[in-house]
Amino acid sequence: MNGIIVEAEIENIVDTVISDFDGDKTIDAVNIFNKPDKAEVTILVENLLRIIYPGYFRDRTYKIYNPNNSFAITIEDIFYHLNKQVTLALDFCKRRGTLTEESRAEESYRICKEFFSQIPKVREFIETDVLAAFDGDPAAGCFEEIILAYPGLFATTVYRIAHELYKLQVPVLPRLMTEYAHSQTGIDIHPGATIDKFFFIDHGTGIVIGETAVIGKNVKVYQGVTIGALSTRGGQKLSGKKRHPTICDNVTIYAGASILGGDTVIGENTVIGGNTFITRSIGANTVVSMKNLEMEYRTNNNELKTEEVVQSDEWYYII
Ligand SMILES: CC(=O)OC[C@H](N)C(=O)O
Repeated sequence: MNGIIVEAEIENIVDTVISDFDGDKTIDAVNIFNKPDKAEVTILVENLLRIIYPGYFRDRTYKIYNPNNSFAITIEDIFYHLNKQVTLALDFCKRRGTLTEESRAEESYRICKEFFSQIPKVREFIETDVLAAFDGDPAAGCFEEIILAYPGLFATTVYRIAHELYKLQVPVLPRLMTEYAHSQTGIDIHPGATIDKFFFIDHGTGIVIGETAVIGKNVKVYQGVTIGALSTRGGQKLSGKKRHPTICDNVTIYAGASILGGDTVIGENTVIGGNTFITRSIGANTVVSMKNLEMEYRTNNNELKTEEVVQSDEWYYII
């Protein structure tokens, strides 16, 4: 044996693997061409960046003497591929059983036209996100640095694009988009979240913002923040219910804070300190830190206590 496959055995090996592809399992799809294509969606996102930030992300078709022609080519290309992917997504997703008599192709075309009509609004929001980053971060030397380099702005931009498709009830594609951004940045913003203008993520990494989160204007979030659900044991029964917090205008959330629960509201102008664990509403104009936050917790003797959280050698967890 020299490490090379024995010809006579390869047939058996292939048969063993392929005979298991019986189509009964959820993970068996076999036909690659009847569902959205993850790689195509990644290309779509990169091309969409070129029209969201014209002149910032060059592609091979861009010609400085005729930029409008370059943009026209890019837009047509995006429309063609988006239309294809939306059609596949409508066809494929079992949860969307409520299409009208309109064919899926017509529905997809309508969705794509509607999506493109929202691009100026998306750009209006993203313009405010860039300003918020510049105002919020003295380390930012110029707007160009933010647009080209900041992972928070990249993830927010992809979220804002995906959110439009989510609102148009396109299955799967919005998640493929935001999960592409997640894979690039470690920032996981669900396309269903509602985020108002002037949103800024500084030092973005390890951030989670859940599907039903609502975030007001001028909110600033640092690394490691979770705006999440309290309990997901209910699984699909909780689908469509508000599971994630509401963050009002002008809130700052420092590194490592976890804010959880669909009824949790953080009032306007409030500051949430680092490494806090918040499962109830906090009023407006409040500063919450590990020094002054009252929490319920169980000791390792299973005793329920409610007291200020201070540094302690005793381990605890919040119920
Ligand atoms: C962000 C978060 O806590 O998500 C938990 C779960 N994926 C849900 O959406 O409920």
